Amino acid sequence: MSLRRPSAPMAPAFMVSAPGKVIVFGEHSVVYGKAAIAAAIALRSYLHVTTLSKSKHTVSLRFPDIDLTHTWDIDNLPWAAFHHPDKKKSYYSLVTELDNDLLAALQPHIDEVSPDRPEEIRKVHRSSATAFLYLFLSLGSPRFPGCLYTLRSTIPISAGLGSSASISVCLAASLLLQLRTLSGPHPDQPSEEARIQIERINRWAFVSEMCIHGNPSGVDNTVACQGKAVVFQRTDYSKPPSVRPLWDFPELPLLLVDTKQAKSTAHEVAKVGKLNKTHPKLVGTILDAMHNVTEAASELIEDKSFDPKEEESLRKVGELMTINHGLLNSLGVSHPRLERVRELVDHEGIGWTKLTGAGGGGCSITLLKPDVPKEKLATLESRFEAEGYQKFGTTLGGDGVGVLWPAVLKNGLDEDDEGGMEIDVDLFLNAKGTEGVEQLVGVHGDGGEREGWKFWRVESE
Ligand SMILES: Nc1ncnc2c1ncn2[C@@H]1O[C@H](COP(=O)(O)OP(=O)(O)OP(=O)(O)O)[C@@H](O)[C@H]1O
Ligand SMILES: C[C@@](O)(CCO)CC(=O)[O-]
Repeated sequence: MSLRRPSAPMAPAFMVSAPGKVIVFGEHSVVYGKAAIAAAIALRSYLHVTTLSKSKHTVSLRFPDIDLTHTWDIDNLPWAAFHHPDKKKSYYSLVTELDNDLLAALQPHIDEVSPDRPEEIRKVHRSSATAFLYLFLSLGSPRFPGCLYTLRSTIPISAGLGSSASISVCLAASLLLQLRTLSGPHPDQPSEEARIQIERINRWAFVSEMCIHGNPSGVDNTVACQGKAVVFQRTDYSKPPSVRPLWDFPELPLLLVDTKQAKSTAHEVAKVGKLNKTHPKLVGTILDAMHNVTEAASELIEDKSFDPKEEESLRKVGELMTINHGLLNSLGVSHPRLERVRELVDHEGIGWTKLTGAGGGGCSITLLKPDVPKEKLATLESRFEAEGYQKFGTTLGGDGVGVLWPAVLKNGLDEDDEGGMEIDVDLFLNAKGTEGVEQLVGVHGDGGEREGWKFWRVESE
């Protein structure tokens, strides 16, 4: 091991971003090795990283969405436990289980986070802090420079839209970039090289997901890493999953509705686990049926004759969504607020609805029939509003993890003449709401991509 301290000048502030996702088919069954179809959405997390001067050897998290601020002294962290020869991991290791000894070594440093807050808030803080520290100690070293990690997300938390996976990808990507273990992203990067970088980030994002929700399948972090839409399956947890991109994922007319009933993915996944233990044969049959639904859907969507503007094509996919929702409901992961969305949509007769993500609240997706009368949609939307639902307009199949290095953007302002506007922590923290974040640093400007943000592109077949 080299004892030389890095003599490079202080790294500039930079940003990373990753999208949320919707699961179109196969949530929960995907945890049991069945196939799922998931797509990236336009809502995203943004992580800003500032390197501190050499005199400050601390690492700080500022996660205002969950009201978390905490600073650790880097020298006091349990490096010996993480760097023990039996435990030490490399940036390219495939870690498929959390190590209980390492979690125990982290515990005192997690316990010091937000000691005076109510237990339900501490739980959320502990999840995010554990995810960060587990990655920081696995990948970093006591010589790591002092840093400030500031995170803001436009994805509603615990709504089934992959907020945890999105922040996991941001954390993994930022640490791997700081360690200079990733090449690119750059525009002429060969597709295979880009794929390796994404795979590297995804492995560590999965570790962070394990810290946040216990027994993840890895579908959420995979979509957050590579964007677009994929058919995902993980039959053997000791190996990387099979991920098949759906290059021509159709522009499905989807309505995304948040029940505003927060849920915990860990809780819903554990609930299904318990049901499976009690009724293994029955639950096994339901999980197999879910797999068949996903397979049937991917065949339909990939068929050349599929036309997302035509009622017959949509009806077939819609029926599969209805079946998938029924199966999820039979596993006990729906919620009266989700059933109410279905009831309202069915009453107007304008589409097919299923829950998306872990259920137990969270979001639903409705595939709309073509040419739905405007009045019907308006009636539905006003009902949603009256009953406290939130409707999202979003596009599916956007970009995966992106990098803005350094944190400088062209915003159509005077600064553009001098190379662009430097995004510092205060600007980022002061952006108003999710719209302000999008306006200030969003990967998309008014139309298309914004200059500055770069993506690893694993392009078409
Ligand atoms: N913006 C954020 N800032 C800090 N932590 C976050 C943020 N978004 C998510 N998290 C972390 O992720 C947890 C939510 O993860 P959870 O898996 O329950 O929901 P989700 O990822 O939104 O839904 P799903 O997994 O069903 O798609 C939070 O408790 C918190 O620890
Ligand atoms: C419920 C689940 O299938 C999807 C959560 O978005 C859990 C997972 O795949 O990790």
